[in-house]
Amino acid sequence: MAGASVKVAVRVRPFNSREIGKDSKCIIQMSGNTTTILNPKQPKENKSFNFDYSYWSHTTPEDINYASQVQVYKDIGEEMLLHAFEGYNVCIFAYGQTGSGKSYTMMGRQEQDQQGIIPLLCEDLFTKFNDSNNDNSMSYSVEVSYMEIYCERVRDLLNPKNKGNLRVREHPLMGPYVEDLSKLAVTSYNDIQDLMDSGNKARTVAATNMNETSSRSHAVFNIIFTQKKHDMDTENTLEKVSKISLVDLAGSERADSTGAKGTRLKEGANINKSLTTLGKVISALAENKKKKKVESFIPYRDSVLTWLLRENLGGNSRTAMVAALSPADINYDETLSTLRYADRAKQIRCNAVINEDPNNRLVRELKEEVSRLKDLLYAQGLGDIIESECHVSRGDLSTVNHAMTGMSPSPSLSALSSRAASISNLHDRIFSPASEEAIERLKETEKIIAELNETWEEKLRRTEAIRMEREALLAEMGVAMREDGGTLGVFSPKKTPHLVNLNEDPLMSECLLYYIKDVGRENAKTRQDIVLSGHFIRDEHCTFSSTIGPQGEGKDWLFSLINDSVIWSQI
Ligand SMILES: Nc1ncnc2c1ncn2[C@@H]1O[C@H](COP(=O)(O)OP(=O)(O)OP(=O)(O)O)[C@@H](O)[C@H]1O
Repeated sequence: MAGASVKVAVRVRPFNSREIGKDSKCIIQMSGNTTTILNPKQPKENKSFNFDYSYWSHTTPEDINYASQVQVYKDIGEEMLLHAFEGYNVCIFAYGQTGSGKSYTMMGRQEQDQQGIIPLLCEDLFTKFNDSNNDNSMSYSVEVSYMEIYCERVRDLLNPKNKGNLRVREHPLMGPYVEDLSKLAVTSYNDIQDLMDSGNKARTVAATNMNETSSRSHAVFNIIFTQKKHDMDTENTLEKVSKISLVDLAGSERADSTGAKGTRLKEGANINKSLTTLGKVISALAENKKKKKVESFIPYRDSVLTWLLRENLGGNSRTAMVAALSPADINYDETLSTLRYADRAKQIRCNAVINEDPNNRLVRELKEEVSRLKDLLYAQGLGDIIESECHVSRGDLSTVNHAMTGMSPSPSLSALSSRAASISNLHDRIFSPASEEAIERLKETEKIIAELNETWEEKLRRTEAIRMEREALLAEMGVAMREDGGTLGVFSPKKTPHLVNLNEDPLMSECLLYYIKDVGRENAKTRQDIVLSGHFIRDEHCTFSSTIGPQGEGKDWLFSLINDSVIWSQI
C-alpha cells in the first residue's frame, strides 16, 4: 500500500434558496469522473478536471445520476474504514467555500436518513465489531476526540472543563499533538453519536459567543481505534492501532471576497493561515512528486492545522479529500479555485504503514527517553529533584527548592536566609535552559506514559465523569433536551425559546434556536441576556412553531446580534 495517492472527490450541491431567488445558472457539468466548469462570462472557456470521483448531487434522488450520502460514504468512507481495519491511519477532509456542502458531506443531517460520512463510518465501525463478535481472539476499543481550530487556537469540543485554548506540542517520539485534549472511551455507536452532538453544539455555542458562524473554524474529529488479536497457541497479543481523522475545514473563500474588514479581516487572515498553509503544503508535495531529486521544503509547521495533520498529508496515512462545489454562476471564481486546489491534491502521495504494536513500542521508547533524561539531570547534580519532585508543575519553585534543600516547610529565620541563598544558587542551576528543558521534557514524557498506561476501566470512568460535567453545564444553562418527531430542538421549561437565522442572509436555511434568560424579551438587550440552545436546518421538515414566542405572545421573533446588542424583529 506504500506510496498511494490521495483520493480526491468533488461534489456539487443543489442550488440554495438564495441562488434560486437570483435565478442562478448551473456552471458545473459532470460526466463519469470528469468535472467541467463553465465560465459564465466567456462561454467557450470551459475547464475540465479528472478526479477519482465526481459526485453529481445538484438534482434530486429521482435523477439516476444523483449521488446520495450513502453512495459518497460507500466509495470513500467504506474504503477508508477498511484501511483502518488493516491498521493504517486514515484521514478524510472536506474543502470548499462556505455553504458549498462540506458539513453536509461530513456530518449531514440527522433527519431523513441524510447522515454524512462521519456518522455512517462510526455506525459501520460498530456494526463490523458486532459482526466479528463470535471471534473470541479479537477485541476492539475505540476512543474519540473532537477539536476545533479557530484563529490558530485549539479548543476541546468534548470536555467543558477544558475551557481555554489547548497547547500544541511536539514530542520527539510522538510528533505533534494537542496536550490535554480529551480522548473519550466509547463502547457503542450511541456513545459516539452523543459525543458528536455535544461537540457540534459546543462548536455552535462558541461560534455564537464570538459572533461568528462555525464555518470560520476547522473541526477535527478523531477516532482512535485499537484491535487486539490474541493468539491462543503462542499466548501472544498482536495490537493494531489506527487513527481516523475526519476534518471539516473552514470556508475557503479568500479574505477579500468576504468583504471582511478590521478584526474580521485579521481573524480571516489567521483562519486562512491554516488554509493558506494547507494550500502551500499541498502545492509543495505536488511539486515534490514531479521533481526527481531535490525535494522542496514542506511548511507543515507554519500553521496549527498542517502541523497536526502532518502525517495525513504525505506521511503515514491513507487520505481522501472531498471538495465541495457550489453550482451557481455567481461563485465561479471560488469554485474554479476549489477545483484547482483539488487537482493539486491528486498529486500527493502518502506512505502509509500498518501500525502494529505501536503502543508497546512507544511506551518502551518513552521509558528509554525518561531514563536518558534522568541520567542527564543526575549528571547535572539534580538527582534528588527527580526522585521526589518530577511531577511538580513547572515554576513551583518552593516545592522544587524544598526538595533540593531537604528543609522542613517551616524553617527558622536564620535557616530561611541560608535557604534563600541556596535557593538562588539552586535556582540558577535547576533552571539553566538545558536542565529546565530536560525537566519539562521529563514531565511531558511521564504524562504521556501515564496516559498510555491508563486502563480501559479508568478511561471509561474518566469519560463518564466528563459526560456528567457536560450535562451539568447544559442544565446550568437551563437547557432540557427532547427529540421532537425527529427534529432536534432544545427547549427550556423555564425560559422562552426563540428562533434565529444563523446567516446574515435571511434566505439561508440554517437556524439557531435561542431563548432569553429570565429578564424577559423587552429587557434582553445584550448578548448576556440570551442563551443559545440549538442549531438546525430550516426546511419543509422543520417549521417554526407558533407556540414559540416571547411571554406567550404566540408569535415568532427573530433577533440579530449587532455589536453585542440584541435587535428584535417579529416574523
Ligand atoms: N448534496 C447536498 N444535498 C442537499 N443539500 C445540500 C447538499 N450539500 C449541501 N446542502 C445544503 O446546503 C447548505 C450548506 O451546506 P453546508 O452547511 O454543508 O455547507 P458548508 O460548506 O459546510 O458551509 P460552512 O463552511 O458554512 O460550514 C445546507 O443547508 C445543506 O443542507
